[in-house]
Amino acid sequence: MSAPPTVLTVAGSDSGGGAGIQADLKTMLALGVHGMSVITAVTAQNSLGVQGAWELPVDAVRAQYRSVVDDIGVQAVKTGMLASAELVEAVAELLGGTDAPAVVDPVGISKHGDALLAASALDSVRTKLLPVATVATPNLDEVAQLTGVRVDAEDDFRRAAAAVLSYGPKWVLIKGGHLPGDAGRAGGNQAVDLLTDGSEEHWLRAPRHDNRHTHGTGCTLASAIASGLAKGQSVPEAVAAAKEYVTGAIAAGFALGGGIGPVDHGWRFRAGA
Ligand SMILES: Nc1ncnc2c1ncn2[C@@H]1O[C@H](COP(=O)(O)OP(=O)(O)OP(=O)(O)O)[C@@H](O)[C@H]1O
Ligand SMILES: Cc1ncc(CO)c(N)n1
Repeated sequence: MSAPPTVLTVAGSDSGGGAGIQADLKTMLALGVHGMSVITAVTAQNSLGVQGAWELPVDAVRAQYRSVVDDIGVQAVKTGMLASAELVEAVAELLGGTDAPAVVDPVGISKHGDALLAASALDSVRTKLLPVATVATPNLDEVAQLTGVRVDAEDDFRRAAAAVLSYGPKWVLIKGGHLPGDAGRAGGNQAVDLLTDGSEEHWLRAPRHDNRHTHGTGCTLASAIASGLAKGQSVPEAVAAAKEYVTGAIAAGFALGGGIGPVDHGWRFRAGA
């Protein structure tokens, strides 16, 4: 049997299993690729928030990366929580030396408002990490943190995209999940994202699901994009397929714990069962 495409996530662990490394590996399994991980930080986290976070030493991150890339090889890489300026810079350097597309999710804060990246690391994200990204996938809070552009409505998406692209990623996907449901154009209650490389523009629209169990949406989307790229899809194809997958996972999100439950990474298995 031939091996499936390989995808590497460089991200933090979420003990609750809804976001971070755990969301990434579940997404990769669901999308038919072989998932591998470089753990950057360990969080004590559940449906209520982040109770603690511990970064790994930069040498431990470099060693995991080398172990995977030098022997097994990667067809795509995805980055998530990188915690500190030191880790951001080390990972950017590793990505720069790897011949595979990189999906950079510039994780700043969790859904509950807990910081997953030191404020002192923002400049390294702008000047070191974004320039080596094939696709950067900021949410609206991350756009504001990184560029100062505030997005209140769909009309602001183009300006936000141009500001992120000025740091050098080939493509940017502006995620509108945090936009209030009625702030979009005519067309009703949609979850709208904009993918652009500065010349092509793709608007992605899906029904907005009135489900509070959305822990892990961003990690899931970025990992799904990396999985598509590893399978040889173009960036617009991978993003369209990833949007479809995350929309189904959000629709099927379920309650666990006393707060925000996870999206359902296995929704397609259950739908087919
Ligand atoms: N309620 C919803 N219904 C449908 N789609 C949604 C909903 N909320 C977010 N999305 C979509 O999910 C994807 C992830 O976007 P979002 O803005 O939630 O990411 P994020 O904030 O980075 O996630 P996280 O909180 O995991 O970091 C986007 O495609 C967005 O449009
Ligand atoms: C470890 C981790 N990475 C990313 C997110 C995204 O919000 C999270 N909540 N936890």
